[in-house]
Amino acid sequence: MVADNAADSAKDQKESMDVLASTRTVVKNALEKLGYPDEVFELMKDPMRMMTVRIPVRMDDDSIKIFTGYRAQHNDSVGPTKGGVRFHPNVTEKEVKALSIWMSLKAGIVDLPYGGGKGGIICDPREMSFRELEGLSRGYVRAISQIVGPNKDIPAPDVFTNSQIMAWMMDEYSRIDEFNNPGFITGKPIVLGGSHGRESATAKGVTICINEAAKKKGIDVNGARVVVQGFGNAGSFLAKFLYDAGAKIVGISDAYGALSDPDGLDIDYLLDRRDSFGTVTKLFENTISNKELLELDCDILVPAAVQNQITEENADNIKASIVVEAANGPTTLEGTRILSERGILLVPDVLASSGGVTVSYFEWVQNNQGYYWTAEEIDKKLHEIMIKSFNNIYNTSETRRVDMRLAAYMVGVRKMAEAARFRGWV
Ligand SMILES: NC(=O)C1=CN([C@@H]2O[C@H](COP(=O)(O)OP(=O)(O)OC[C@H]3O[C@@H](n4cnc5c(N)ncnc54)[C@H](O)[C@@H]3O)[C@@H](O)[C@H]2O)C=CC1
Ligand SMILES: O=C(O)CCC(=O)C(=O)O
Repeated sequence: MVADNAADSAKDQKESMDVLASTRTVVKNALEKLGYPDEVFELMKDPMRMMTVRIPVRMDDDSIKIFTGYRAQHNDSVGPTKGGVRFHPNVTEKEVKALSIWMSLKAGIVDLPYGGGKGGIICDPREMSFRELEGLSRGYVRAISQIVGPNKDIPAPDVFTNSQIMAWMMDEYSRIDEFNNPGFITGKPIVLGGSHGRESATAKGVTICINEAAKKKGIDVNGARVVVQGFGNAGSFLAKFLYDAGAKIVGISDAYGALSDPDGLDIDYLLDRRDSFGTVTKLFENTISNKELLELDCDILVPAAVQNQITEENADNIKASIVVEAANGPTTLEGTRILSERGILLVPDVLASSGGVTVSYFEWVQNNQGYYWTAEEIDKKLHEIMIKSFNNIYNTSETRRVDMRLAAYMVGVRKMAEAARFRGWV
């Protein structure tokens, strides 16, 4: 079962698992490498704005339940802030802050005119009805409406949120604003101004990074053994793309356990059986744990679920020669160090998972211009951006002799730091 929020907070206290502290450490290192003074770090170590909201929702049994939500806006020196909203029982304030910093870095890496934002609500949508989820989504938008908007801060999907939730949120914002405002949020259904390719964009971006990383390591993706942790939006599309490319998916997982087969799993069958929260393992008896999954024999490992999965405790046991982070924050700093020392090519989250926000940007541009592109046009634009970004960071890592995570942070912070300087903030 998923740990409760108190247990997760206790885990967060442990220095190495504190995603905000470790993000700050790498941001500081990146700024120092680039020669920026301390005040730039002081500006970037926290979101410029953090809002905590209490959201009352009438539940199906007629009781009123009060939920806690957050919206963090890291830095708007480059443009409006942007990033997803997570519905999960383990959401914490620190996590949302770190996630907003990662969004700023992603925008810098793929060169979008945004800063980073992120939201979260402490709830378990798997235990809520459709109607309760609608009430929660609308209540959240009412609570944060003053600080968000198409030119201020633009939400999107993340863990356990989807296009239906984006549609309710867009509708609620449009009612408050008194006109139809599709550019308020991305990841919407196509009929409401969503973009072709957004649903699979994160996985598409990860796939492109895997192909590039595999070339560097001399691995052929066709026939490669791949393990994917998480079978939701990012993980399931990714497993399908790689399966169709001839890879052998030897392990997949969800929050309840993992499935493995050294001869390769039937991904089409599993996709057919998964539910809307990316749960599939409950249907099987011969499951293994997520911990065992990460240590399976494979060529490519893709954590595509939650943070703090590869740590000092298991990094030595990882068998893959390439680790590509589809999830946000799946590897701790100690885990990163151990993988790097072992010569494992680690493609960091802020690069690997940036395909999602890239196509969200395309969605926002299409909403703003009222003219829509084809799936082929979106795909081509995404490919160009991801390949250029991968090579930029790989080359930075080689020339500056730093690991891929530090290289990505160096590329990610630079534009934001320059914009803040020109504005006269630092
Ligand atoms: N959806 C998007 O566009 C983007 C998602 N990401 C990141 O990718 C990761 C996955 O997100 P989505 O696929 O969108 O979420 P999702 O809600 O569609 O799926 C989450 C998957 O992770 C599994 N999971 C949840 N808790 C787990 C745990 N403790 N251990 C193992 N598995 C667990 C769920 O069972 C499900 O299979 C997250 O870290 C998210 O922040 C990053 C960029 C964009
Ligand atoms: O699509 C977006 O705007 C944000 C996606 C996101 O939340 C992420 O990359 O972590």
